[in-house]
Amino acid sequence: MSDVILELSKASIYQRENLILSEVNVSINKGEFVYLIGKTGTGKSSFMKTLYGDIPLKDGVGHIVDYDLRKLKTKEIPHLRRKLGVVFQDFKLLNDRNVQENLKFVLKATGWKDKTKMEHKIDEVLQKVDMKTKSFKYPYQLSGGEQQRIAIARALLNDPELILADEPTGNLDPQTSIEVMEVLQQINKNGNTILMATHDYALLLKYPSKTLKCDGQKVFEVVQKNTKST
Ligand SMILES: Nc1ncnc2c1ncn2[C@@H]1O[C@H](COP(=O)(O)OP(=O)(O)OP(=O)(O)O)[C@@H](O)[C@H]1O
Repeated sequence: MSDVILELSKASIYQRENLILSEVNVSINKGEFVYLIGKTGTGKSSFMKTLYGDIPLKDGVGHIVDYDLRKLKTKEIPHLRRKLGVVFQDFKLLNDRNVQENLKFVLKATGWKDKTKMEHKIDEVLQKVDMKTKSFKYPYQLSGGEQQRIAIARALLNDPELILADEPTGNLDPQTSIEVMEVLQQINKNGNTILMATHDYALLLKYPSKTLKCDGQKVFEVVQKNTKST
């Protein structure tokens, strides 16, 4: 099989009956780190939602981690999401349980049963985001950056083939954004493929990578002119 993890061809993306993006041709290969940028309201979130099955793909061709988005059935969506790690701007951690229990909750919901294996996996993902010492903290006892690192750890639990991060630094201050970005960069270096929607241009300049832009109902690749300044 090829190394293509995501491929959209002549795809149209709608919010209900409203056309948001058309003639979308995008391809992402295993191991890439890809930004999705664009002004507010240009369709970044709609694009992401189409990829994780929240919005159906009605026009064009779309394949993501072995799933055909045109043929995706409602009952297949949880299976698709197990192959994707989704990270949101607002973390979406459960406040009534600690970090360990947040992660265990996801493992159990995705079919894990063996207690030792679950503990081992939780240790492994917390190690990856450098949060092993905080596993007994409740989300409200953590800073925004720490909560986002836990959300990234949660996204890694089922060894996703693609991580979709929708404005993961949107609620964070510039310094904390860089810390979270360092974690994402590290994960990418270790082999994870990442698509990250952002409008934080400072991050793009500091960590240049392939960049797709939503503008005028289209998605196109932009070439970054700036080189790394530090
Ligand atoms: N649930 C919805 N129903 C109908 N239209 C929607 C819905 N959600 C978003 N839209 C519209 O779709 C368009 C694209 O929105 P989207 O949230 O994808 O943009 P975005 O680039 O992610 O913006 P932001 O950076 O502000 O998150 C906007 O015009 C928005 O008003």
